[in-house]
Amino acid sequence: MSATTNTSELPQKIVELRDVALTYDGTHEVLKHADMVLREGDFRFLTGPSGAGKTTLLKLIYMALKPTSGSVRIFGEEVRDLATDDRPALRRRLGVVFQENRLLDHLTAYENVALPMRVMGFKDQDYRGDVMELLSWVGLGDHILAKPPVLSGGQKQRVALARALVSKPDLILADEPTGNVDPEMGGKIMQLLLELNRLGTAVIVATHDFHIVRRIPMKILRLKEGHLTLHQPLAELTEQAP
Ligand SMILES: Nc1ncnc2c1ncn2[C@@H]1O[C@H](COP(=O)(O)OP(=O)(O)OP(=O)(O)O)[C@@H](O)[C@H]1O
Repeated sequence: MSATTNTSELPQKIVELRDVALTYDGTHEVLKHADMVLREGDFRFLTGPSGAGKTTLLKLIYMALKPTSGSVRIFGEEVRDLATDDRPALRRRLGVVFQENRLLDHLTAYENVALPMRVMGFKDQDYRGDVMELLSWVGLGDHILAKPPVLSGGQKQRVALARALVSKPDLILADEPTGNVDPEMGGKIMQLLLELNRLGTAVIVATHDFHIVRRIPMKILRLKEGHLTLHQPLAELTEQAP
């Protein structure tokens, strides 16, 4: 090993895609030659036209989909070489908010948010404060005992967001986290994600909401025609504009 190598000074790679292709049903090519690296502490917006493959990309990173070809490394592990039993441990380091938020209808909002902690073997007293704080942050402090069937779409989405954050994951994958909420709540959700990012969590936010992308100076991954490109923050560019 060379003594001059400086790779150890760079933050750890959390996600690395190399020449990734993903085709649905053998014909519908959604990703082609996609490359990206996400390191500890990075924050990226993921944008692109509807149907470009943003959700597909997030599901690939969550290991819910397999690439047709190419290399996907998560926390340094080549996903195709992992035994099925090894995936849950890696997934526990990921917090995900997908559009179809699978909350459990027979559990209260509190119990849904607490579930990942219970599954990991923690006791109520260990996580109670965090669950209450997150629910109140997302505006559901008065709904902790409500069950999903009586919550609106936006409220359910916020419960799902709180559930994704409660275990303090190393990487948050959020698919349109502000899609079903009013602008004020959307701003609060983004503040929460930025605060977690300041504390070291890497974040990818897929969004169509250009009000948010224009206001927050974070780099943008753009997905178009199967290719991923990295762009400078729109917020900074706007400030530099004459
Ligand atoms: N399970 C599936 N089987 C076959 N095709 C699929 C599947 N899931 C998604 N697709 C197709 O793949 C393409 C990419 O879908 P995806 O949901 O990833 O796009 P997106 O960029 O997230 O879209 P949007 O911005 O509208 O949410 C779309 O054409 C979609 O119809």
